[in-house]
Amino acid sequence: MRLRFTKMHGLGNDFVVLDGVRQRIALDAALIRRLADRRFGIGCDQVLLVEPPRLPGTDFHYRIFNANGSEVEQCGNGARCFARFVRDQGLSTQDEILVSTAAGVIRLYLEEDDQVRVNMGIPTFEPAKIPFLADAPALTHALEVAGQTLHLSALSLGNPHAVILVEDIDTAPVAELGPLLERHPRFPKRVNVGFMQVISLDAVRLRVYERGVGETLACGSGACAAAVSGQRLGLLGPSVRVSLPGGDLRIEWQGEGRPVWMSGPAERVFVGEIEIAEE
Ligand SMILES: N[C@@H](CCC[C@H](N)C(=O)O)C(=O)O
Repeated sequence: MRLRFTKMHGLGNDFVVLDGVRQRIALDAALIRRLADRRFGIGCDQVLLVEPPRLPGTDFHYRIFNANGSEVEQCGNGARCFARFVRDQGLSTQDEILVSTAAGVIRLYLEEDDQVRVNMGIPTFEPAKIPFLADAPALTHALEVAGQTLHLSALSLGNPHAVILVEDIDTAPVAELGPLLERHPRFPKRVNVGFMQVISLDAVRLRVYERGVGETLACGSGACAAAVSGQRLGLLGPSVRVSLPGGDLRIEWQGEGRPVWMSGPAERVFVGEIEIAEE
């Protein structure tokens, strides 16, 4: 099978984007792992598949796969790359694109300054919807990990997130605690883990250990989760600059019951074609 692909990134969170509108693609977990492999494949954090619309009124359907082959509900940086991809490929001429995902319908806006603005939906702290094993929603939950008690916010942006406050993200134990929290039994579908350092009411620094990938240079839904949990803790205002290792995102949230907005860049790196050999 020959597959045309585009390599893209949002702040260094990188993607293999596949046009499933104009080519027939039979994706399975093993093929995704091969495409994502940085030595034996193309290399990426996530594979994004653009498909024809499934719901009336939407323009496309969008599927997201982590590098380990698992399909997931949401990807903020991927959503911005998706918008740029469908415009660059001539699949759409619109500035506003409505896309169905496994997490629901999201709205993407291509802005004049090359930024893409995404309505990321309404966040929830309801344990069953994350999913997170707890009796009731709470601002923070205590969790036993590696012999220590950690206090974290647990929430869903369509996908599950835990956010931990740290004094300095440069020395935060991302590599040690990230994998332990990702697979903690209280997160039955695993979790993305954000380590957030609050700088001021409108600025944070963030590193994210992503479910199914490991630490990435940026995580859009993780940036939304961090800004929302910081605001709920009374540490942040409604508009926050989230500085990730790969660059900055602007996250806006007007509070309970309102959607989160994310703005940031989306870049094309190269296009190519890969011949998939039988294994
Ligand atoms: N990089 C993404 C998130 C991708 C999915 C995540 N790893 C998960 O398993 O939920 C983003 O920019 O949001």
